[in-house]
Amino acid sequence: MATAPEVIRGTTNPMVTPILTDLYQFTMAYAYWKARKHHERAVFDLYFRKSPFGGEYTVFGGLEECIRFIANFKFKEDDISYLRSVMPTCEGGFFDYLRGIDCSDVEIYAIPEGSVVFPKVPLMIVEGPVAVVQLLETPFVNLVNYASLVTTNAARHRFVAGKSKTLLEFGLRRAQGPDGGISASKYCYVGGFDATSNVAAGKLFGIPLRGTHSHAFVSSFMSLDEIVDKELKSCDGSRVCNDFVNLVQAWLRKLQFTDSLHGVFGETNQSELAAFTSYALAFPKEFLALVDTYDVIRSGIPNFCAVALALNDLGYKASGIRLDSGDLAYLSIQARKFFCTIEKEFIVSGFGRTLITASNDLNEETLDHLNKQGHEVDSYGIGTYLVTCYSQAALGCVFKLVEINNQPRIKLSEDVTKVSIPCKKRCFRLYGREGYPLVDMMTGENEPPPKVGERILCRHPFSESKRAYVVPQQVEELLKCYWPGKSHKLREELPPLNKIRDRCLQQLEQMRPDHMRRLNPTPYKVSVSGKLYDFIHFLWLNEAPVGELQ
Ligand SMILES: Nc1ncnc2c1ncn2[C@@H]1O[C@H](COP(=O)(O)OP(=O)(O)OP(=O)(O)O)[C@@H](O)[C@H]1O
Ligand SMILES: O=P(O)(O)OC[C@H]1O[C@H](OP(=O)(O)OP(=O)(O)O)[C@H](O)[C@@H]1O
Ligand SMILES: O=C(O)c1cccnc1
Ligand SMILES: [Mg+2]
Repeated sequence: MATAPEVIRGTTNPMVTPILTDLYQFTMAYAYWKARKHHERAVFDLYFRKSPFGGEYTVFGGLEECIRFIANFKFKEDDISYLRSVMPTCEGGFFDYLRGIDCSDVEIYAIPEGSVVFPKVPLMIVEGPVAVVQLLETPFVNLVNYASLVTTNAARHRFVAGKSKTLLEFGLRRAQGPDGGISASKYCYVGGFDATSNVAAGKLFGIPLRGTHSHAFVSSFMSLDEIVDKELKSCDGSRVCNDFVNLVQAWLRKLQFTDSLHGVFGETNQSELAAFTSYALAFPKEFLALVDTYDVIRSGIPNFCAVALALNDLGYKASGIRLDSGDLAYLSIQARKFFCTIEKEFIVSGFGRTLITASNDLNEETLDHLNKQGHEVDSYGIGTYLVTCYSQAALGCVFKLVEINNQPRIKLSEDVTKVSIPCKKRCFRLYGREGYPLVDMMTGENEPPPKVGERILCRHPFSESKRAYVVPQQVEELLKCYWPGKSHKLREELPPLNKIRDRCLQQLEQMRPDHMRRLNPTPYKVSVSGKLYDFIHFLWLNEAPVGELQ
């Protein structure tokens, strides 16, 4: 809990201002104002209806940005002038009202960022003057939608890759614009990636940076003669090798005449060798080579090994290779065999474990296929499919009015999944005997909360026959106060990004495995209390006109 009031910084993206919203929020705000309704106290739920990517879970992202947004919510004078120009029929008093608005009278309750969340359960409850909260709809939904979608995508990639693999996010060039790129790097880290290639995201969020080199670097070299400064000090600084190029060439010849490698390769590409040697001279402590520019088996790997063994003579340990095309399962296995042979032949301890990074249009499916085939990849670099959320473009979060002036409101629809759950609610996660979450349950605000060891009826919100008794072994209240407004509640602190990431990984770990599997996962149950069920259906009948048959 926060003890002293602290200054909350603005949003990461300075483009997120009170006018980053849809026009209709302003027209509605005006109509509320005209009707003298703008101060009425409204409660909105922000939730989604279906988990993405054919899965049964979602990871909540974007909360911190929402809080940073409202903490600094204030119209600028030129925004007011612009609004005046696009809403010429509106009375001047409305713009004076807008000028005075901030979010000091808004309250926000939310599930902690990085939590595993489920359809229909509010991720955020936003309460405040109806006109103000209405203006928040679009930016909030915008800030949560992609953040949660891409966090979930990253979590799914982590799930398939397995805990032991290193996951690198390489998506900046393919992301949907600069904001997409920055957000992707931030939230992929939360979802379980280890590092990003995005330097700005590294600086902004403290995410570890990682990278290799590109084909351009390899193909920019023509021959070893280009290397002028051939000197390299040993790792401990005790010796100097005057001609590192010569040492590399000597190792390549040795490899060529090694019986156990006979027939694997002959002459390698010398321009590639020049590129690798130059890279090693620049980064002897973290030499990594992209080995697929010419021919992985006949050139890239032997060239890499010659440079790595020359570095080894000087006490350096090469990092590894990157494969960016071809059959990644096969090539990684061949590379591993080559490394293991070298470890044995030349007694270089640990050489067999040289890291193999794979990239090239990877996604959940390819990772799954690689696992099924067997492979030797240690680390994946993933870009396009990850950051663009190629298999599902949007999460579909919504922001619905559930109460005004203490009066519950409902939104009806022919499609039952689109009927909103009325009332200001409390939400609980009930845990079973094995320690897994069993069900999320919503109750009315003033109902007694579920208690550990006490049997409680959980009902599907819309399907009469779906109900179950639960005796929870643990009860967790999901929504906490992140913005108390004028209430005297304590404000929950905004944790640093690595804590949000820890929460995400810990929560995913805690889920029952059948909810997490990729094929036909078991739906997680989301329910309401008996009392809330009855009230939803009472209100439904009350609001739905009775048809007349003729
Ligand atoms: N063993 C494998 N099993 C399944 N999919 C794989 C395997 N190895 C690679 N892939 C995937 O197959 C696709 C190969 O794509 P493509 O044929 O366009 O690339 P490439 O010809 O190998 O390389 P590039 O065209 O980039 O030089 C990539 O999406 C890659 O992730
Ligand atoms: O494949 P992704 O998952 O998007 O990962 C990032 C890709 O970006 C880089 O090359 P780029 O795609 O720019 O060129 P390439 O297609 O010729 O490899 C890198 O070599 C990867 O292939
Ligand atoms: O560092 C890399 O290897 C990298 C970075 C971005 C895109 N592709 C590869
Ligand atoms: Mg590519």
